[in-house]
Order: sequence, then structure tokens, then C-alpha cells
Amino acid sequence: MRPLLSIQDLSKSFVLHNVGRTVTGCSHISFDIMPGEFVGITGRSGSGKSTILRCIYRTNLPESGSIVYDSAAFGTIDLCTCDERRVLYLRKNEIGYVSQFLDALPRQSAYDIVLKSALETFGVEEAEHAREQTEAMLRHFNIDENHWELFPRTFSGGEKLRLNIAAAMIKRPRLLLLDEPTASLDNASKLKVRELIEQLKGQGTTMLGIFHDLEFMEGLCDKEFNMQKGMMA
Ligand SMILES: Nc1ncnc2c1ncn2[C@@H]1O[C@H](COP(=O)(O)OP(=O)(O)OP(=O)(O)O)[C@@H](O)[C@H]1O
Repeated sequence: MRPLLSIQDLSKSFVLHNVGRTVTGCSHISFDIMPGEFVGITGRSGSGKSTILRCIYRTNLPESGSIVYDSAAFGTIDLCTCDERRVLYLRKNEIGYVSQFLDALPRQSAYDIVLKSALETFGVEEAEHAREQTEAMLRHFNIDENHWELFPRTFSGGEKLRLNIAAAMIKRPRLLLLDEPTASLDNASKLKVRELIEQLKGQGTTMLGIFHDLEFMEGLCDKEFNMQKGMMA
């Protein structure tokens, strides 16, 4: 079996033109993720964890190294060098990104946020199916039906997060990137997230996650590594 994601010698630094300095994001990172695996990244604030995830999602353009992803549509593809059109396709169809922040338009209902993802997946010609899937997904992630038409700005942290995960999961990503999704959640909501991750794992989703809370990660990861000053410790 080949890895779903193979990262070799990945480095990214940021040039701060205004102060004439270069800051290391991450340096010489190498690891593999096998299909269905859950890999955890730990490390202090500023150690480079999010930089790795953002390089995979190509929010950051990697500087050197390779991120070889085994895509369903394109076969093996290097996310460091592939063209933007393919990156957008993969974001839409294969790679999901969930953070603690809800990235939604201000006046969009919870239902519409998930429906938008569903329509991107199934196409507007399958609108009825997209609606059914949206409702099933909202129920699956315990979003109260009374909340579906509300703007999620007023939602609790846990509700926003569940909505985020629902919108990401309706696309059935082959690879899910979790960027500290439990930050600022209370213990009950963290447990809920853990349950969701266990469910996703059971469904065979491959995941790479950053968590500050080591207790939370206990027994959850197949592999984990620690970051220190941009490098794998
Ligand atoms: N866009 C950017 N421009 C300049 N410097 C950046 C940028 N993004 C990250 N950095 C720097 O790169 C280093 C690694 O940041 P990164 O966000 O990867 O850390 P992290 O381990 O995820 O931290 P946290 O746990 O606080 O989110 C930090 O020193 C940070 O200031």
C-alpha cells in the first residue's frame, strides 16, 4: 500500500520585507500518512504546525521539498508544484480543512453553508439530492433543526465547529486537515469532537490534526510527532 500523503524535506520560511527579516515556518519536514491513518502534530505555539497544514492545503506556497498526494482524480501529484487549477479541484473534491474558525459569509444560514458544499459536490442538477444530504449531515452532527435557518454568528463554539465539520465532511474528503479544532472549546464539546473524529476514522477518512491538548489526543492517533522551532523534534 502506498501513502496517501508523503512529505519529504518540506521547508517554508516567510520574508518580512518591512523589517528585512526571514522567519522560519517549518524546516526539513518529512513524514508519510497511510490511507485511513490519523496523524497528530503537537508542539508549542509558533513551532510550525499550522505552516505544515497550510502548505498541504497550499494556503502557503512551499519553498522546497515535496508533498506527494495520491489523488483519486490525478494519481500521485506534488502539491508543492501542481497548478492552481488542480489545487482548487482538490480543495473542492478531495482535501478538507477544518479550523476552530468558521469561514462563512455573514448573512448565510447554517443550512446554506452546508448546502453550498453539497451543491459543489453533487452539482446543481442534483439539487434535491444535495438538500437530502445536507439535512442528513446536519442531523448527523447534532445541529438542532431550530438552528438551521439561523446565521451561525450567534452559535456556540461547539456548534460552529460541528457546522464546520459538517460542511467539510459532506464533500467526503479523502484527506481531512484539522487545525486545532478544539481550541477554546469546553470539555463537553471536546469530547463531542473526539467522538466525531472516531466516527470519521471508522469511516476510513485519513486525517492530519493539530491539537494543543495532549490528553485529548491520548489513544486517538496512529502516529504523532512533536514540532520544535520549525523542525520535527
Ligand atoms: N504568513 C506569515 N507571515 C510571517 N510569518 C509567519 C506567517 N505564518 C506563520 N509565520 C511564522 O512562522 C512560525 C510558525 O507559525 P505557525 O503558525 O506554523 O505556528 P504554530 O505551531 O501553528 O503556532 P500556533 O500553535 O500558535 O498556531 C511562527 O514564528 C510564525 O510567526
